[in-house]
Amino acid sequence: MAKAYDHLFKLLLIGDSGVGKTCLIIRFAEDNFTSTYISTIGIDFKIRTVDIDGKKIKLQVWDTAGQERFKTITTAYYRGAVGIILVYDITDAKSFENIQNWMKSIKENASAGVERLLIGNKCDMEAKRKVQRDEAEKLAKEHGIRFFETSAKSSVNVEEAFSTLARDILQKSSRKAAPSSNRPLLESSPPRKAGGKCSLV
Ligand SMILES: Nc1nc2c(ncn2[C@@H]2O[C@H](COP(=O)(O)OP(=O)(O)OP(=O)(O)O)[C@@H](O)[C@H]2O)c(=O)[nH]1
Repeated sequence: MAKAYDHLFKLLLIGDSGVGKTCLIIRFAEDNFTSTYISTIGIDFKIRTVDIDGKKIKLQVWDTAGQERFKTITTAYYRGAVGIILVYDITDAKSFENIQNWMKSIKENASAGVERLLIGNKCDMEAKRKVQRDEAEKLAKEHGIRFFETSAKSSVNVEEAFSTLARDILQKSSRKAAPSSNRPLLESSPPRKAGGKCSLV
């Protein structure tokens, strides 16, 4: 029987409580949104298979609880992840400041060479914006990672963010599989600019 997918990638979303990690995953996996806030307890995951460059990629997307009290449980899940999405809320400056701590947490707990991506969520709330786009672009550049502003609510850039991460992981793994290529195996992503603009509701 033909395999239902070519690759299985385990992805993880991390970031402060309430930034919209669960909503981003629900938007990506089920194309749905709810404004009712139910804080994640511990950890959960959803699956979606996407087609990237002719390959079927099964994405197992793990949703971690942002609350400090679940930290011991959630950091245990970092290791097997090939991609980690760091999420802040553009209307919450503290959640952006904390990205530095989440970066540190990746360094301490994740596998070396894990692909990272930064998301500024809730970009539908422009009137309440506290984090400027260029600040976040600068941070992403410093870390050599991609950056997207998204809205799980209005479905802006969610698909793009997940598929870009999956594509980067796929390209990295095919470079690994073909060591004869001139590229280094574990090169970190060069600083890159974000995808499309966040539109307003
Ligand atoms: N306006 C707007 N609200 C959003 C968006 N994404 C999430 N929310 C709201 O923000 C609140 C928190 O969303 P969650 O997805 O539960 O946040 P979380 O990061 O998973 O939180 P924890 O599970 O506690 O870590 C909910 O009330 C959502 O409806 C968005 O893109 N725009």
